[in-house]
Amino acid sequence: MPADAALVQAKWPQDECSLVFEDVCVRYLPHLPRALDGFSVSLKDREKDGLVGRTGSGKSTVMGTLFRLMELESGRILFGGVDIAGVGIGHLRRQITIVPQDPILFSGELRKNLDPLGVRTDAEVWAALKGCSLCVLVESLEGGLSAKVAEGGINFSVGERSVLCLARALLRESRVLCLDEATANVDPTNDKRIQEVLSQGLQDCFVLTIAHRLHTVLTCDRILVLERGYLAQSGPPASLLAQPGIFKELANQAGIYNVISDAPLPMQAEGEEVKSI
Ligand SMILES: Nc1ncnc2c1ncn2[C@@H]1O[C@H](COP(=O)(O)OP(=O)(O)OP(=O)(O)O)[C@@H](O)[C@H]1O
Repeated sequence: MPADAALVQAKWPQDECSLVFEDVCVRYLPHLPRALDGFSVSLKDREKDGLVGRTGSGKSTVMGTLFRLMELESGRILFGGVDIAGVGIGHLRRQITIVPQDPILFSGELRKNLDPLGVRTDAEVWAALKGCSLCVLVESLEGGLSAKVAEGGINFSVGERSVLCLARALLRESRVLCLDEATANVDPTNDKRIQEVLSQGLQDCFVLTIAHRLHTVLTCDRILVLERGYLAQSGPPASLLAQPGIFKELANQAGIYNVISDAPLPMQAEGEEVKSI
């Protein structure tokens, strides 16, 4: 088992690294069927992937295993060549940021939410906010960066909380960002901010997006389609759309028939109902 000190010394994870799920099996309780059943995939450095699949197919469990929220029944996850089962939880989680569907901010100052360890300069914090198109919002708050965040962050909308968590990810320089896309309540302005950060602001990390609306992952490098806990399909969005399979079915249900790379992505318009998959 690698000692964390040795990993720090080896500068794990290195600049160029891969993320490999090797035949991962997970069972929440002994009498339940496996939530992941031989899930295998190898991601290249900084790959941006969309995780799609029907409800219960195992998408959230994949993210949970990466964060070591549950034990594997069998299999391995190798990050930068190291089995994450042997990495200290704190050390591992410093490399990974998860933005859940309903992200929570903690009460206190906004700045502390963005930079909990207080290791960044104000200029760096503002740069991250700029990267997320949040400067105007934060400037408009009483106290600016020192603005008060209420318990759970309820004085910010779900969309604003998601984008603030993305700004936190930029400041942490996480190597892996897992985003569980909110299915509802994200207004068009914040939806656009999220899509812009995902496509432009996170060049240096792996991004795994659980997509509940397919249009948000049409620009990903690769789509990973889960079915009953295993990888049923994987490939660039356009090629998956061009072949029969689960992704094409889900896309057609969502009214998507092809990927036109030079056309703007269909964004959610004010008041428009979003087709969820
Ligand atoms: N805490 C839990 N205890 C028991 N079973 C669970 C638990 N969480 C998930 N499961 C089961 O594991 C399987 C995979 O669930 P998971 O939440 O990973 O799927 P998902 O693709 O993320 O679904 P959704 O799109 O509905 O969020 C499902 O059969 C689900 O019922």
